[in-house]
Amino acid sequence: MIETRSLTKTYDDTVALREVDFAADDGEFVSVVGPSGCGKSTLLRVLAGLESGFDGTASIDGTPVNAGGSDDVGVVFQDPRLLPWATVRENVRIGFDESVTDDRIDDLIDRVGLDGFEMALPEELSGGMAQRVALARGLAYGPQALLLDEPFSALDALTKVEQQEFLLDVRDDIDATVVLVTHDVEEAVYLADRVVVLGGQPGTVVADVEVPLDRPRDRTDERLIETRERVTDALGV
Ligand SMILES: Nc1ncnc2c1ncn2[C@@H]1O[C@H](COP(=O)(O)OP(=O)(O)OP(=O)(O)O)[C@@H](O)[C@H]1O
Repeated sequence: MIETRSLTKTYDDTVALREVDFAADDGEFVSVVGPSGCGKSTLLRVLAGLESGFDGTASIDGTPVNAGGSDDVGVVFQDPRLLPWATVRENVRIGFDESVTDDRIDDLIDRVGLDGFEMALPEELSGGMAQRVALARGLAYGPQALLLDEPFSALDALTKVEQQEFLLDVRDDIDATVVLVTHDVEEAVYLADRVVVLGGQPGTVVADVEVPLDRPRDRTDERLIETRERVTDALGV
């Protein structure tokens, strides 16, 4: 469903990704981990249609990714990127045409657990709540694909766990294909069906590790711990 073939992305003199073959099946949850600078965000930006000019192919549901992004793809970054002077409802509405009704926007706000906060300003929200507004924006139009770039890394440990559970709930509802870029191996393994390890500079795929557990999962399950070890071995740490 989401696929790159021989994807090579160069910025001026820097080759960020070299010959990357990546795939996530329909409805699959894939985490991408790798050392800093190996091209994780670049991969996500290409898939989100935010990068023009790359070699190889990138497609979502068989359609080549076009620069400028697609309504079918939701993207959430580490920084929620909310407009400080705009309400939660206005922040979720950003980027969508006026035909989208307040009811539809409020439904999304409700879905991310922020019912009653439609008129709140970002300064009145906790970090986790602000990130959920960003997620609601990412979910507008019911995306087939949700691309998440370190969405929880700025949150404290407890909020992070809450948001991870929350993401799994939302994903159950919408059945989207999810690609999550993260530095956190525990998070990568706990959430995903499969973990792709990028390495090197320029980045290439160095390992592809299945997570052999159904959900709900127990964070202390031996098999999760073994899978984490396989991922950290591939990372060389
Ligand atoms: N807009 C840009 N212009 C020039 N070089 C860039 C640009 N974006 C990324 N790079 C370079 O491409 C390489 C990959 O960067 P990228 O941000 O994708 O890595 P990353 O794995 O996401 O890193 P991190 O984990 O630190 O966020 C790095 O060497 C980076 O300096």
